[in-house]
Amino acid sequence: MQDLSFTLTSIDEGRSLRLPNLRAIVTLPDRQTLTAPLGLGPLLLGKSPECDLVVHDPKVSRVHCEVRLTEKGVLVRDTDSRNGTFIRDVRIVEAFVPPGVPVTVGDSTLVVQPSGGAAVLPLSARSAFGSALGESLAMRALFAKLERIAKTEETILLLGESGTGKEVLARSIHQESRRASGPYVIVDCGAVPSNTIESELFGMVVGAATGAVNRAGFFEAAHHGTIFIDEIGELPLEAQQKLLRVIEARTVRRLGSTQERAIDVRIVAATHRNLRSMVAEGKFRQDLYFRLSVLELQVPPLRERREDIPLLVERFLSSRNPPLRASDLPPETIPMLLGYDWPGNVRELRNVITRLVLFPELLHEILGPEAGGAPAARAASPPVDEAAKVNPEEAEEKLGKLLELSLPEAREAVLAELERKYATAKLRRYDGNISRAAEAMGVSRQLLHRLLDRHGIRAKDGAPDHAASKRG
Ligand SMILES: Nc1ncnc2c1ncn2[C@@H]1O[C@H](COP(=O)(O)OP(=O)(O)OP(=O)(O)O)[C@@H](O)[C@H]1O
Repeated sequence: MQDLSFTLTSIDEGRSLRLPNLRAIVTLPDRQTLTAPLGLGPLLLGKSPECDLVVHDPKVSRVHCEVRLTEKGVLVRDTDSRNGTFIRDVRIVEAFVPPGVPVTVGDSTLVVQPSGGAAVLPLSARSAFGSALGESLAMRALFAKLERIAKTEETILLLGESGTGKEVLARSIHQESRRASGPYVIVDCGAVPSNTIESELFGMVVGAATGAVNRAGFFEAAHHGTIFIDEIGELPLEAQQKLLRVIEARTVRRLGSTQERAIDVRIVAATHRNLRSMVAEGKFRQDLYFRLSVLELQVPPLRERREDIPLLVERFLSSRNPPLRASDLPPETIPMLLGYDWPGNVRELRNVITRLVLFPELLHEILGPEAGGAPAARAASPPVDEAAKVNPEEAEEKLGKLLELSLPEAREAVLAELERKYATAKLRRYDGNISRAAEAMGVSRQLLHRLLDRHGIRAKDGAPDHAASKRG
């Protein structure tokens, strides 16, 4: 019999979710302790300020491990830490950890303890909210919240990794709201240059006397409807201040004008960034964050809700022309999709399905161990005989300067080089068009922009980036 105080359980004939009260407690080398509640989302432990448990221990990696409550118990997963995660001297990749059993990270110890009682959360009876699909407990808990708040006028903040479906959810919130027949306007702060974002959002008046330019911004365009502010973490500080004023006063003033115009707009914002740590670093205004985070919803990454994969695959296949079924793909497809880690989330899944429909023979190339995504495959080391076949001299020659680096440094250097070459080649293939290249890469435009910045790559001069902002 499973210990209910340590699992996520669906009760009430699937209409509710029982969430036990659990605390993750870390004891640092100097005996100080850190505590964080373990809820529906995972807790990250590491040295980085982005972690939920920020552990100042030199032997702990920036993001060392992840603790997550599942239907089977509390799962601790090492996130490729340098010094490993151990339970009783056994190094683990991931393990279900019973209550009170210590997990060693560096010179610190983590335990998860029940603190009595449980919360009961409603679960949606549906496996879709608008056009967003999901039948996992995590998504049905999210849908249940959205069903309640979509009809209100509240501002909503959607958090989650790139490709998890924040935009689909924002659009669905609009469709399920009383504003459905009004406009739905999308502003992508990551794609609009920072020097024009304010005039794009609030409008502008230049040469008011001659009436040379007098243009409404996205807020006015969304009057009686919904504005979706995507990648809000990219909004410059000054624009953040003006946005806060708009949210509170419900009026906008076009740049260069003194006239206040009343607006009736529902705001949904989203970001893949950790706004809390951006606030701590002074990169995001605390007052704006507090105003937005009243209804803060976390969209879980696909790897935490693999149960949704078959449903999503059926949706992507059935919307093709002609419609297809999962049975039209090689039989090992679904098991392989379930084993993959999905760093690009649902967007990557959709792109992989498109490629598999065209080239089913590439299944193993796309999702196999070389793809680096399947945890099961990654954990399995090559048979000793095979490893021994490598000619050591040849290997040394190929490695060259990399051999002078530590393994983590060498790994990072190789990956950076791969990223650079891959992004350059993809951009070339799509004539420098960021939107199309990002789509083909299975990443967002913003991610591709950041990648290009990081490697100092320039998209081909003159090639338009069509999707800087859009009105939908
Ligand atoms: N729950 C879902 N059901 C159906 N399709 C989904 C779902 N989630 C994501 N998708 C599909 O995956 C793709 C990426 O989703 P979306 O653009 O909403 O992600 P995002 O979180 O907004 O990404 P980014 O942060 O990069 O903007 C879209 O094609 C979308 O239709």
